[in-house]
Amino acid sequence: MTGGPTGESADDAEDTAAVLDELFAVVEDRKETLPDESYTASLFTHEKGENAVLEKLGEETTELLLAAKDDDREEIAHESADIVYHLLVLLSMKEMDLADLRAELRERR
Ligand SMILES: N=c1c2ncn([C@@H]3O[C@H](COP(=O)(O)OP(=O)(O)OP(=O)(O)O)[C@@H](O)[C@H]3O)c2ncn1[C@@H]1O[C@H](COP(=O)(O)O)[C@@H](O)[C@H]1O
Repeated sequence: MTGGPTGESADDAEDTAAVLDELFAVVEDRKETLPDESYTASLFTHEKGENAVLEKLGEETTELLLAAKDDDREEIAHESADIVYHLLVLLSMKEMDLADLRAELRERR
C-alpha cells in the first residue's frame, strides 16, 4: 500500500475504481434487462428519462454547492454519490462508458 497524492492508498484507489466499474455494470444491466422495480430502468424507458437525468444532475449540483458552503461533509459525500450515479446513467444513455471518461482524464495528466 503506497500513499498517493490524495492520501488514498493504492488499495483504496483500486477499490474506488472497482465500485465505479460495478455501478456502471449495474446501470448497463438495468438498461438491457429493464426490471419493473428499477429506478435506473425507469430512466431508460420513460419518454422524458433523459430530461429527468439532466434535471437531477442540475439539482444535485446545486445541493452539492450548498453542502460545500455549509462544510457539511456527510451531505457533500451524499450529493457527490448522487451526481456520480446520474452521470454514469447519462454516459450509458449516450452509448459512452467509463473508458471515455478515463481517456479524457488521462489526457490531462
Ligand atoms: N446509486 C444509485 C442512486 N442514487 C440515487 N438514486 C435514486 O435517484 C432518485 C432520485 O435521487 P434524489 O437524489 O432526488 O433522491 P434523494 O436522495 O431522496 O434526494 P436528496 O436528498 O438528494 O434531495 C431516488 O429514487 C434514488 O433512489 C439511485 N438509484 C440507484 N442507484 C444505484 O443503482 C443500483 C440499481 O438501482 P435500481 O435501478 O433501482 O435497481 C442501486 O443498487 C444503486 O447502486
